[in-house]
Amino acid sequence: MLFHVRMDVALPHAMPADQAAELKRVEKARAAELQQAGTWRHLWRIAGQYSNFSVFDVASTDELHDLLSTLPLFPYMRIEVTPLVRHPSSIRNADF
Ligand SMILES: O=C(O)CC1=CCC(=O)O1
Repeated sequence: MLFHVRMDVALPHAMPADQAAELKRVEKARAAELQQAGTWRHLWRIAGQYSNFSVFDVASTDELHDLLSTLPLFPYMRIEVTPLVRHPSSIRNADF
């Protein structure tokens, strides 16, 4: 199942810089793992915002929820999830 996910990150202004840097480091490492596994299919920065558009390929909404809610930055993100199905007019294969 494919899901479009928007993540808006808002770190507290009072968070010490070294704590923020460590959170971003572990988030990046987890994102790399999930991309290498093919689960996090797309990861795009939304221009001009501390936000991303992502596409996840998971077996269920429960799996997506578990994955998103264990991301290191989860406590500091607003997340919007949209389930996707193939468009009948799409000329791309499902691996795109
Ligand atoms: O920077 C973001 O948009 C949040 C994030 C997702 C994966 C990552 O490394 O950072």
